[in-house]
Amino acid sequence: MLTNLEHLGLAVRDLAAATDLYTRLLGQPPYKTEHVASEAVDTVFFQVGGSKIELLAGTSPDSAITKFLEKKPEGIHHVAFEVDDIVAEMARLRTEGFTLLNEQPKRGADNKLVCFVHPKSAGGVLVELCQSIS
Ligand SMILES: CC[C@H](C(=O)O)C(=O)SCCNC(=O)CCNC(=O)[C@H](O)C(C)(C)COP(=O)(O)OP(=O)(O)OC[C@H]1O[C@@H](n2cnc3c(N)ncnc32)[C@H](O)[C@@H]1OP(=O)(O)O
Ligand SMILES: [Co+2]
Repeated sequence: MLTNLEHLGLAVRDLAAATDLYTRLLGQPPYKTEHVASEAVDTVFFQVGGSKIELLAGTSPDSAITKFLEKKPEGIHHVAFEVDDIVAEMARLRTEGFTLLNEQPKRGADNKLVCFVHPKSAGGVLVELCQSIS
């Protein structure tokens, strides 16, 4: 069961400039910055009601964000949904014919287990599932 729009992931080239822009736009500072080595990204999180904005900058040439920004402009990179049981949701999505980008959930940012659905199987949108690590 997908229970909430957990965050919108925005790919940015200059994390400091984007953090300043979103601090002014949202009228509040971020609640967290976090480096996710497994994804070679630096992230900055803002809480907006029940959802979040996640700013992402690549920290290496092989980062998914770096590669994304080689071909596409800054902006929306992915949409993330909160799930109660990520393993069950991954199995459900496989039976529904979606292409998952990882066999098992992996450690993401903001104390979550995550997986990704290939955008080519999700109407052109990169989808992330997130389950809180209690
Ligand atoms: C986990 C930490 C944090 C969190 O919240 O916890 C994150 O969110 S980390 C976010 C960064 N990590 C990822 O995105 C991991 C999953 N992504 C991938 O595995 C790749 O980026 C992938 C497979 C989506 C694309 O790989 P690659 O760029 O090497 O392939 P192509 O450039 O050939 O793209 C194939 C096809 O997909 C389209 N595409 C690529 N990225 C996106 C996107 N973000 N949204 C929509 N569409 C996307 C691309 O345009 C190609 O389409 P085509 O029609 O063939 O041109
Ligand atoms: Co994300």
